[in-house]
Amino acid sequence: MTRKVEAKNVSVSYKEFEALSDINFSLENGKIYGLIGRNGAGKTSLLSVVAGYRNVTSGEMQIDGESVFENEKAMSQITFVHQTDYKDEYDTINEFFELAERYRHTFDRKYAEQLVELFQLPKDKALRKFSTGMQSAFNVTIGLANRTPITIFDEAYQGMDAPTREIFYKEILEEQARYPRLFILATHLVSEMEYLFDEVIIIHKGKLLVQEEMDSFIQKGFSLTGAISDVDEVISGLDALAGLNVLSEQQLGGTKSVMVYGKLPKEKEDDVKRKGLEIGNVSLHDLFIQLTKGGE
Ligand SMILES: Nc1ncnc2c1ncn2[C@@H]1O[C@H](COP(=O)(O)OP(=O)(O)OP(=O)(O)O)[C@@H](O)[C@H]1O
Repeated sequence: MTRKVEAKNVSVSYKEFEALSDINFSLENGKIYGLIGRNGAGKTSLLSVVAGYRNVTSGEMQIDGESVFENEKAMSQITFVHQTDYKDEYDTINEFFELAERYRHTFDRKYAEQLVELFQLPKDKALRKFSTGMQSAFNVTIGLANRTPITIFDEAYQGMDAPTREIFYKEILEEQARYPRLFILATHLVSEMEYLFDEVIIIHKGKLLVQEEMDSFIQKGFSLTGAISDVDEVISGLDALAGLNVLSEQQLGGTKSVMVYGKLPKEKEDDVKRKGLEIGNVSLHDLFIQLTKGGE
């Protein structure tokens, strides 16, 4: 199943306020995309447009070349899992599954029942009586068992405890192996979920900051640790070299550690070795924090 989600100069405004500004990306089937951004960055606005829940203010959001909004065919390809208010929901899981079977031809009831067992959800309780974590596990169950070609989880882990989140993550990976599709996972649990991502998308203040393969993105940064004067000597002038950017500095006693965005230039490698400085990796979590600190 080939599916392509394309954003072409997408902007979204709420009255005067521009929540998304000129977003462009292309997402492919068979990949898991991690969507990260600070509070209010525009993640939910973006996902609502991808899922056809909301129209763009300008630009185009397309699935396989067709506009998504008010397009039944395109929307039938998508499951958008987000926090749901079940406070007036008297139906039980089984009643919900019957509806899902009727309206989603891809819904796999057998798999849904397996997930109910894995998440240890009660089958005979009305959904309004579920705890927050149980409601999230139920949403995830529907999201996974719908098996639509495009599956979006917008902070779907709300209230889930750590073992339940582990089951959720494991199932995403297993489903991707069994029925490859396009997953988008919006999350604030960056460290916990980064191993799931094939590509990372970072939005900041309504703008697309990064869309890149996880592996290459992580290699975009490095850390240097050693004696203060040695580290200072190496990093002096780094800014001027190939656009390298020192993201953060930490000092403890006589030791200094810096996090740098960019690749260490060849001409500095010998210097680093000679001084015995330690070169380390930076995590997505670190890069995300540093790249979205304040400013533009
Ligand atoms: N219905 C709305 N009316 C007005 N402004 C809105 C509306 N929905 C969202 N916004 C604004 O748009 C911006 C982006 O919100 P959005 O919910 O997309 O961010 P988010 O990245 O999902 O945030 P969070 O991580 O906190 O959930 C915010 O400034 C928010 O206040």
